[in-house]
Amino acid sequence: MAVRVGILGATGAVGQRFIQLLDGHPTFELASLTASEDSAGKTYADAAKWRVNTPIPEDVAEMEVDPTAPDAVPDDVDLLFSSLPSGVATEVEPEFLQAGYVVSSNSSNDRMAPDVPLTIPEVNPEHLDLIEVQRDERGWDGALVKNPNCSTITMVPTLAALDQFGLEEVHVSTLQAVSGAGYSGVTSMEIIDNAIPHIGGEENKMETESRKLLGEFDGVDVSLHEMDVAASCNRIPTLDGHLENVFAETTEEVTPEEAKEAMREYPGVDLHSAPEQLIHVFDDPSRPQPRLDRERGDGMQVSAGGVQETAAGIKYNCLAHNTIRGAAGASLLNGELLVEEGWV
Ligand SMILES: NC(=O)C1=CN([C@@H]2O[C@H](COP(=O)(O)OP(=O)(O)OC[C@H]3O[C@@H](n4cnc5c(N)ncnc54)[C@H](OP(=O)(O)O)[C@@H]3O)[C@@H](O)[C@H]2O)C=CC1
Ligand SMILES: N[C@@H](CC(=O)OP(=O)(O)O)C(=O)O
Repeated sequence: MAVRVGILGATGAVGQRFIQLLDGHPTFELASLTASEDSAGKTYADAAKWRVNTPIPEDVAEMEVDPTAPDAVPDDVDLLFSSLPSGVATEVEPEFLQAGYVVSSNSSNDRMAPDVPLTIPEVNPEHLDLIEVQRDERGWDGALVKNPNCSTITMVPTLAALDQFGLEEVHVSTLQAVSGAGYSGVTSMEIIDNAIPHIGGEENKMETESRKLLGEFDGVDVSLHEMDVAASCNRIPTLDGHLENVFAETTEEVTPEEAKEAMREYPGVDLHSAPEQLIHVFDDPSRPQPRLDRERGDGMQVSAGGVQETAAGIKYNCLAHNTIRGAAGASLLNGELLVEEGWV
């Protein structure tokens, strides 16, 4: 049976990816689009400055954009995807939850809240059961599930694969695409012929969200993973695809071959938007590269390469598409998991 879904913040960069990924989806039927008061009342085609590399689906182009408020969304919508600016999401997501909606959100507010599942279906699907705790504590019928920050979700699947060797300390340096900052985020004068060694708040997100994702859930609380994570985040002039250099110290000795095998064998999940193999590992030390590898697995696969031994563990590079696996695709996959596990 079709699940009727809506998108909060449907006209933005991530909202457009949601529309692209939902087109032809076997389970989800798009029933509601919301944005700011400036867009409300317009057709989607008039409201959105469409910049995704496939045309707006015809039926979506003619849909009317609603204001972002629970009474503007049809009651028979079962699941909402949220891609609102986090300041706006902080205000309005609780109103939707109070009204009984299940929200799979991409916005950064509440990711570290103790009663909010921060989930990657292949890594920590069991954390979804935090919804019970959330409902008890907040007294609402809805449910809020978050996907991680785009740089965090690029690195964490590889760390999940290496955790069997005892992760102690992780250092990561990122080379992040401009789409991560949104269409107007960095100007061409700032970024062409340049690299910017600061992305506000990003380092802290990588250092904390990764520990929650790999943390243990005992049915009530998630205890953060004990590893220390130090991140350095940089913006470079690529369009899409975050590339990261990871240095992982482990308690057990691990050879590059063992690390590659652990990543290659890391299990996927049987959900529509999930890639068959979660992590593709290159033997070629010059890969992964953003332009060549970001579309692997329809933008949902993580790539790794350059795996080498260090004095204390392993170093490697990893890459993922920041607006697909790192944003809309991640929320969509969480939505599929919510349906699969009976929360919707
Ligand atoms: N870009 C990326 O790679 C990633 C982004 N994210 C996160 O996803 C979220 C969305 O990002 P992005 O799509 O780039 O942002 P955009 O600025 O492109 O889009 C924001 C969306 O929110 C709507 N909106 C803005 N203000 C309001 C308001 N006051 N009330 C209701 N709706 C409002 C906009 O509507 P309107 O068009 O009418 O203004 C638009 O639909 C952010 O939280 C961001 O941090 C996460 C990971 C990656
Ligand atoms: N900060 C990320 C994108 C982003 O919006 O992240 P978050 O979902 O944590 O707000 C980037 O610049 O590439």
